[in-house]
Amino acid sequence: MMNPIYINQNEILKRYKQPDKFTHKGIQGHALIIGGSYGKMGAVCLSSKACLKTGCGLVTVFIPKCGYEILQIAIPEVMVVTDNQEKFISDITFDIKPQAIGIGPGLGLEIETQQAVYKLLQTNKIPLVIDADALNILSKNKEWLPLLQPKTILTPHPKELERLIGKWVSEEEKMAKTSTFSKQCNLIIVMKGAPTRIVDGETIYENTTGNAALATAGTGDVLTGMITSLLVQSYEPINAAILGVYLHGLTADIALPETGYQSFIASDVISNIGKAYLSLENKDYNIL
Ligand SMILES: NC(=O)C1=CN([C@@H]2O[C@H](COP(=O)(O)OP(=O)(O)OC[C@H]3O[C@@H](n4cnc5c(N)ncnc54)[C@H](O)[C@@H]3O)[C@@H](O)[C@H]2O)[C@@H](O)CC1
Ligand SMILES: Nc1ncnc2c1ncn2[C@@H]1O[C@H](COP(=O)(O)OP(=O)(O)O)[C@@H](O)[C@H]1O
Ligand SMILES: [Mg+2]
Repeated sequence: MMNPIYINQNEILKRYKQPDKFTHKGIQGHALIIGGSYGKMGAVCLSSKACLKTGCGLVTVFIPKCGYEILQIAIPEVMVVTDNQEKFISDITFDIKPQAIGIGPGLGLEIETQQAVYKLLQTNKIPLVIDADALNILSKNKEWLPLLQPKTILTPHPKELERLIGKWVSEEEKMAKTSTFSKQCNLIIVMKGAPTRIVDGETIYENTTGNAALATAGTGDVLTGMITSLLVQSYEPINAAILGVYLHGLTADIALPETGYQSFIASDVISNIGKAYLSLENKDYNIL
């Protein structure tokens, strides 16, 4: 394995951009989060809230009809567009102009949903984060991989990665296979785990924040929203992935003394994004 570049505060401060004093919600960007199915609307709630809390100006979600009231009540700041189907997504159409899309949390694997993803990939030209069931749909349809724009960000956990690239017998083989996959398809792979590694062809970045408190439902859905938010704020895909993963881990390091490992939940990631940002703004405020 090539020596990784460690993502620490130094590396982050090279990439982090403070918001302009005169910015407004139009400039901060508009994100679209696509996902949800009956019983998994929470994944979209978490992802879209995290997206807003990471600093973009506007967030719209595209969800099946059954999620309409859930989303509107859970997060009044988020706008909602619904599919024609009640329980799953069947046709992704919208008339907004987002600067980036995050797709997958809670999406499900219905055949009609798979076709809707195919149609989106055929036409989409804007930066994209692909997670969860959208990754699983790609794994079932690997011939669709060439449709992805260069530097599309994939955020698999180990099982999702295995579905995508096949099994490995060692850590070395896992890294080598992922690097080859990333290079061949020109994709950025966020290999979630402990630690999370980001693979961009032969370059490997290793995150230094985060802890086992993150081993709880929905923290990956939150990460998808955070990275999508950074993309709409004009970060290059690799920097959006790096900064997103770093801030995400930092929330758990900040919260740990109060929550302990066991009681930390995905919503705690969201409520600590502010403190994670503040630790970048003030170099003397060092929580670690
Ligand atoms: N509140 C909600 O609505 C939630 C919805 N979720 C959604 O549920 C759907 C299914 O996602 P899941 O990831 O649960 O299911 P998957 O079937 O994709 O993955 C679960 C499998 O992966 C393995 N795995 C996960 N992390 C691993 C690791 N670090 N090392 C080794 N093995 C690992 C597990 O042991 C399990 O076998 C997705 O659409 C997801 O977005 C989940 O994110 C949980 C919360
Ligand atoms: N032991 C751990 N140490 C550090 N980070 C972890 C640990 N376990 C899980 N995580 C992080 O939590 C997140 C889990 O994502 P994922 O498995 O997609 O969850 P979900 O699908 O429930 O949202 C990833 O960012 C992963 O890196
Ligand atoms: Mg996940």
